Amino acid sequence: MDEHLISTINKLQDALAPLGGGSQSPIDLPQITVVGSQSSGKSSVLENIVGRDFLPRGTGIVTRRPLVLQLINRRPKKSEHAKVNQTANELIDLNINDDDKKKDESGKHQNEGQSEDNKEEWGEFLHLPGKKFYNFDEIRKEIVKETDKVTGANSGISSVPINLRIYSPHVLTLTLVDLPGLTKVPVGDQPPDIERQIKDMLLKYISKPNAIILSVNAANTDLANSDGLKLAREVDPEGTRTIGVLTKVDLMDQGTDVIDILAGRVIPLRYGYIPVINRGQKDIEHKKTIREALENERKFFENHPSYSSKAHYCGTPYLAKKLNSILLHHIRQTLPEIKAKIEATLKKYQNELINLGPETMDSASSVVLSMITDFSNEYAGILDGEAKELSSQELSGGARISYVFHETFKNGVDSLDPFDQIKDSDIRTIMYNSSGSAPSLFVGTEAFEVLVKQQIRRFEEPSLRLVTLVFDELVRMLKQIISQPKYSRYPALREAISNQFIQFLKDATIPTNEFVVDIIKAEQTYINTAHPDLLKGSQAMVMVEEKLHPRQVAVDPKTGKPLPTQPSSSKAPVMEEKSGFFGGFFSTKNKKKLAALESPPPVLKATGQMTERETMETEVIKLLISSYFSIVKRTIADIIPKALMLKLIVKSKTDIQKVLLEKLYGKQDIEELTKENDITIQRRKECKKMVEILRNASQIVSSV
Ligand SMILES: Nc1nc2c(ncn2[C@@H]2O[C@H](COP(=O)(O)OP(=O)(O)OP(=O)(O)O)[C@@H](O)[C@H]2O)c(=O)[nH]1
Repeated sequence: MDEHLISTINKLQDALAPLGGGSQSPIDLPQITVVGSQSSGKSSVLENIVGRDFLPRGTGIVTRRPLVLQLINRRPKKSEHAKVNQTANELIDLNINDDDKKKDESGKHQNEGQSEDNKEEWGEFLHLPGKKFYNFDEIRKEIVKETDKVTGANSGISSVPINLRIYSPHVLTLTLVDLPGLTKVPVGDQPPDIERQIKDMLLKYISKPNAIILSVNAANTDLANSDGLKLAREVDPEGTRTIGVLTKVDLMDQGTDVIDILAGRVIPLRYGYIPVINRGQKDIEHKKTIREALENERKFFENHPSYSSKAHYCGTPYLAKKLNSILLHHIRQTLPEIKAKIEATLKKYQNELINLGPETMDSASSVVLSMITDFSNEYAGILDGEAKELSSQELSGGARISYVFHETFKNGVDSLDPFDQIKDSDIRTIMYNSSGSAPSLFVGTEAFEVLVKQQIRRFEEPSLRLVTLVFDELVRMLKQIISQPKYSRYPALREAISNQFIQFLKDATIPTNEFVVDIIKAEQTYINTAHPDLLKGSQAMVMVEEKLHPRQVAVDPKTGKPLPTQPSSSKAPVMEEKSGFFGGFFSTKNKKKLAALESPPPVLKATGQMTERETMETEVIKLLISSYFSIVKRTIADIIPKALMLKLIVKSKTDIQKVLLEKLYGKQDIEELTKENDITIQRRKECKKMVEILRNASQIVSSV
């Protein structure tokens, strides 16, 4: 059962390996990651655990890609040689039962230099499926080759792992990830930021909550300065998933030991520390076998005064056993979570796949038809305020247009003030001018009309601007619609719809503008002085009179009562002369007597101090202009949006589908239009792969 758990994780590891290893994989599998400074003895520890020499050795950074090392305990079949059988079981015993490890093993184990005949252990690389490596030197060469393949031979590093599986009766089923050693100084043509690069890679692996950190530290250096431990504490400050290994205990100064560290008095870790002894440089040069080394290690701890009492908590076999049990425990704890994660991730990719649409494409014309139909419906929906994803954050579609009409445009129209252009002197000039050569009794009316017409023209600018604003809003809706992922599947078609839509709007804008201009022209052409809301001339005059000569309430000195008001003297002639609406204010207009007939100056203006009558006339005209102007404002604010609805908005809503079909459906280039987006094709491939991998993973975990 236990072995089965680890093998499940191993299978998952392989199944998920195409996802690019530890860091990118969406599923965080429990694994033991090995960190430590350069030359702290990581490779030695791993080789001792495996019981074989198979890791590249050399100077500088040897481990330059993560090595996912899956150790699989494989009991030899009964048919295999009896002697092999015996040896195999012995080493397992050595690993599993500390008590039995003192058995005499001399001459029985012949791992090193093993010939191809001895088929009880072999390695397999995930990148070379089916190929069994019986010769461990070949494994080493393959690791070097595969490392160089990805990183180049120039000592660069890469976080893409190499997956190696070792089947052996001499190992406990266990998965370890060997990571590059922490280094300080770049050598050779290593990038100058190699320290940071390595650190980043290690962090990617060890920061995952399911990573168990195997922190390798040389016992003959100060633990407090251990880079590996420092890094581990960055991601696991409580030390709950870090296990310490102390190497080179044999190299410690006479009289010193690691007892304080083991007792948790230096830097405590929940899983504690395990001291080990690997082969030194000399041992390797003298081709000391691992077997011999393990034997030496055992003897060292058993005979050392500091360790003899706890010798069975020391050394490589104990380390392997402990790692095995930590891993098992961890897997048992995390498996339900992993299962859930796999299912959730699988679902996510399955959904994305559905959204990308099926691979087998419908006929080109049905793709075009359905996209045009969708587009037209969505466009109408947005205009009508039925957009599915109604946002509470901002106005959209029809609501925005409504805002442009009733806020932007209305305010623009309201802000027009005729009197920022009309000066009193201009009114007077126009009054003179509009009387023409023959002074008229009714000049007032004409001056009013001339001025109002001039001012009405000013509505053209904001009205045409409104057309542009609405055009922009409609284009904005277009963008909103076609930015949905489903439109990106056929980029050419999307582009064509977008272009045709914009062209359609541009075409529609021309008659819209004409219509708008005509409306303003109509306003200009006929000034409706009979408009019921327009101030009456008489009312205007009374108001002006009031303004110019506020009534004074006279008091009878005898009675103390207010006297009946008398019409002021200046008002009299106006009232008298007034007959019609504007009744001849100008009948007594001052005419300059020109004694000598000089040519008039090129520019003639009505000059001089205005007479009281002129002032009054000017004020009356201003009042009337103001009154009429506000009528026009109301009309324009009301009618121009209606014109736009008719000519542009509703028209686009009703016509767009027909136009798009005419332009795009059943044309020769329809095949071109419905070419699928490369990104969609690519993404679909990725999603399919993910779904396949995760389905596989899901099947693997479902058996547990
Ligand atoms: N005496 C002694 N030497 C050791 C021990 N562990 C490792 N060494 C030696 O220390 C050196 C470095 O050991 P490695 O196992 O290569 O260290 P590493 O951490 O894998 O090194 P890099 O992969 O380069 O980071 C080698 O020469 C080993 O022989 C030990 O416990 N005792």
